Amino acid sequence: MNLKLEKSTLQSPQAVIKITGSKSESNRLLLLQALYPEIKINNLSNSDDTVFMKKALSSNSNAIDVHHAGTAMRFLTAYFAIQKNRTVSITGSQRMKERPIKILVDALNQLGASITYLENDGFPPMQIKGETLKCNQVTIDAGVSSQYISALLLIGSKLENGLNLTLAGEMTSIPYIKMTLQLLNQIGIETVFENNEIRIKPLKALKETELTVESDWSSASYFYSLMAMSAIDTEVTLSSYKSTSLQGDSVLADIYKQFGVSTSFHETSITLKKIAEINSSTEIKLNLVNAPDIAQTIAVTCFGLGISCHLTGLHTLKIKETDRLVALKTELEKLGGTVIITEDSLKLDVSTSIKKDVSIETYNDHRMAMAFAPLALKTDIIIKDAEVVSKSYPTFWKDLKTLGIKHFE
Ligand SMILES: O=C(O)C1=C[C@@H](OP(=O)(O)O)[C@@H](O)[C@H](O)C1
Ligand SMILES: C=C(OP(=O)(O)O)C(=O)O
Repeated sequence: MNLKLEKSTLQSPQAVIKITGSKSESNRLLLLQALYPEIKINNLSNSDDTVFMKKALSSNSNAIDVHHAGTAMRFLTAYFAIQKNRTVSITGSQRMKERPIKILVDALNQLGASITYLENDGFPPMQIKGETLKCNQVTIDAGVSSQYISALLLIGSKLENGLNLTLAGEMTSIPYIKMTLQLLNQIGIETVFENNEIRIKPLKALKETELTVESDWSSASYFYSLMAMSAIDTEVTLSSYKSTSLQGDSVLADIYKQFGVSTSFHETSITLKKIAEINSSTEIKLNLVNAPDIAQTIAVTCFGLGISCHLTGLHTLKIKETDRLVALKTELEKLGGTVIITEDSLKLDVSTSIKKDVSIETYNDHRMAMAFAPLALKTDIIIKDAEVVSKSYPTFWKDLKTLGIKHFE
């Protein structure tokens, strides 16, 4: 489905936009719930990634398919590694078969797991024969994806002697590791994170525990972008959010101050409001090593506002749903932007106009579709394969309509 978005002006809606639960928190809690059935979860994400995670955990099949869901692939690899008396094969979409997993598989096998590759070494699909992991100490490269580390941490308390993890090299996406540790703590698992060492204490069972997933901050980023490109006093309220988030992408509230967008925190919601115009000579400089998922949003916001930006810390973007650096450069340049990318950075020049009626390719990447959508405040634009948004935010297009963005197929 290709969607044509008509140049629109945002209306400040009376209704609160309710955004689905964080897919990162949801997929961690689902895995923990499979290990500790005493856990009850509220406000679970309705994203495809969470649906596939849930389906995989409740299935008795020996063939698991997680489609595009990176967290599901990584977390389930660790989960099935400790399911004794069960052997499964795990696969995903064509792109998932290109997303590396060797660092995690090596670490698990060193702990005593039995995981082999079914096609290409270092990549899904794999066959996983469940084992009792006898070792409890392993060193892992922390610079490629924090999901490998979270996967190990999530099963750590179920190993006989817990888990001692040494993180080697420069760490990436640290807030996601901290999110995992905080969720473990919330259900009563003891953890220590000191320098580059993480220790997880073993725990057999828990007391009944109920947890509520906060709504997804990465999804909120598209509303920040919309506000940044709107007239002064435009506002929108999103729920359910809190000021003390486990999600690193809540840094949006700080980052978007530079774009003249304020955030007020209420009991369970946030109001974003455009309060100041941005100076056209501003250059936005950000290192996003701790918040890679909002890089596309920020690059497109800058393009829409006609300001330059230099975003660094982006090396993980190349192994996500698509090579996001190449995708951003290609699509922004179709619209008239000038972009230079390296292996880990993106530089956007000031641009004075935006081309009309350009078709944006989304490359099976939900964030390409959602990041470019706010440009409908500036011009008519077509988003190809717009249904990709369901990976993290199935009601995205409906919610945009509520704000007055007109679109049709
Ligand atoms: O643990 C998580 O929930 C995630 C970690 C990040 O991945 P990397 O650690 O691979 O950067 C992020 O990009 C992804 O969307 C979700
Ligand atoms: C990178 C992402 O997801 P994953 O790695 O879990 O597929 C994302 O949602 O932006």
